[in-house]
Amino acid sequence: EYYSSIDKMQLLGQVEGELVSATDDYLMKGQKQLDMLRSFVNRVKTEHAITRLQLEQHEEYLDQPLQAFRLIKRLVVDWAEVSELLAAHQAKDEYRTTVDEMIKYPGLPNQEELQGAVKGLERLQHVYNLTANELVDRVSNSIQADSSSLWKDCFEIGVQLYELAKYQGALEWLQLASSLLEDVDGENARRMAAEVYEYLALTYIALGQKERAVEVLKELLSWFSPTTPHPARYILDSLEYNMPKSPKESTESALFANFSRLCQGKRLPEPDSGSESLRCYLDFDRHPRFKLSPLKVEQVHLNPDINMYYDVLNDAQINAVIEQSDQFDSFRSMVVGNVVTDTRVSQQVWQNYTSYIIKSLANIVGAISGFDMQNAEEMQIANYGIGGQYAAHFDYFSKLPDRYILGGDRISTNMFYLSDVQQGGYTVFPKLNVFVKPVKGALVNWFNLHRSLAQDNRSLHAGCPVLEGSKRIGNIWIHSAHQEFRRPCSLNSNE
Ligand SMILES: O=C(O)CCC(=O)C(=O)O
Ligand SMILES: [Fe+2]
Repeated sequence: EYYSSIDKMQLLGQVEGELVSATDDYLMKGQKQLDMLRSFVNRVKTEHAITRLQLEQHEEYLDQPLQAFRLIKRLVVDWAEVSELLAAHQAKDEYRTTVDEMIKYPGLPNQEELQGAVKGLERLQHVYNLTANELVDRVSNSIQADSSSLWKDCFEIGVQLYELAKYQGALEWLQLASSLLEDVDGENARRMAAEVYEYLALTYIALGQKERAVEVLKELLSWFSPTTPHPARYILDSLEYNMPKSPKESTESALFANFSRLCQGKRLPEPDSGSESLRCYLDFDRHPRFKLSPLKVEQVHLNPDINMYYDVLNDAQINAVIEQSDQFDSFRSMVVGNVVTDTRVSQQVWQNYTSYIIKSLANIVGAISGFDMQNAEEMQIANYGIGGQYAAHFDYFSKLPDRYILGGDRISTNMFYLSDVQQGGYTVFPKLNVFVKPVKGALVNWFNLHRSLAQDNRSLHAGCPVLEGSKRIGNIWIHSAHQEFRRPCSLNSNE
């Protein structure tokens, strides 16, 4: 699967590059073959014409031994060359092999992937409140997009959203496609506009807007002569009988509103302003390793504590982690009962502590968190793709798996940001009105459990969709067993 990870997308980029160069190569060889044929046939044509002319003028022409020879020679030698030329399908075979290989490994994306990518775009629009136009502007201003093909991409997105029954979104993209198409000339533009209009009409119908649908269909049909059979005519006729009812507007939860706002880096003002006492400070004393190079701490939230630590990893360490984890095949996140859902759109690998680099990261987490690392899970390294996200969730278990009966639940999450993210990709805590912007080399940590080890539902958090860039994180979850002296109970069971 490609779309859920930027790393996999790079592989796809290479595939496209190779297909392009194989096609170029094939075209060049093919062209050479055609050129040879062309010059051969031109030569034969002249000779043949001369022969015929001579024959008409004096029949004994072919009596001349040389002329007779030339005709025979052409038929024996030259035409044989042609048929040899045609038989030499070598270029074509090579081309076919290359294409076949590309299709077999790593494999081309399928319809499902296309839908996954489109859903990612839709998610971005939804969370960041972007119109189709704004998304195109924001994401493609760095790429010199060619408007003569941009309309087609917008159209394709509209069609996919229509197929996914996301009609409001489909409408926006189809309208954008149709307005972009106005700037395209050429004989095909009309035909293409008709396709866009047909989908536009179907979308209006699905949205229960009959008048608009009729308008669009009539406009479309006005481009053709009344006798031309066109599916639009059929749609128009059938509209009388089966106009679906307007779909119900879905109302969005307050939690989603919080999530979306925080993803955009906006906090609600806090009346009792607990955030005033938040500090940034240099910590020399937390662990001997910080004596000479203090830990840069930013308190993000107090009670429950969320802290961000900057410059914990340098680029060399991050590269080493990525190199180490690249040796393993990443896979799409399985969330609920091994079913792939849109809850988590990313790919990840697990890394144990046998390698030097991963072990040293665990040591850092131990030094910063003060927790015993015996019961830490292996490190999970994740990469998010187009619109990649992790919807709001808890890191603690709804039902503790048997393998953690002794180790306990996930008391603390320790997350390294292994990349910056150009736009989006914040980590947000909707119940605490908190957002954290990814900063390469930083570590953020928080508690998922109360001191009493009861699950703390204020720890609800999410990874916002990535708008631009590639987001990488590394997670180490620490479990609750043997931490009683490191984070003791208090007298208040809610603390
Ligand atoms: O990507 C993020 O910012 C959050 C990831 C997360 O919550 C997780 O992996 O459990
Ligand atoms: Fe999480």
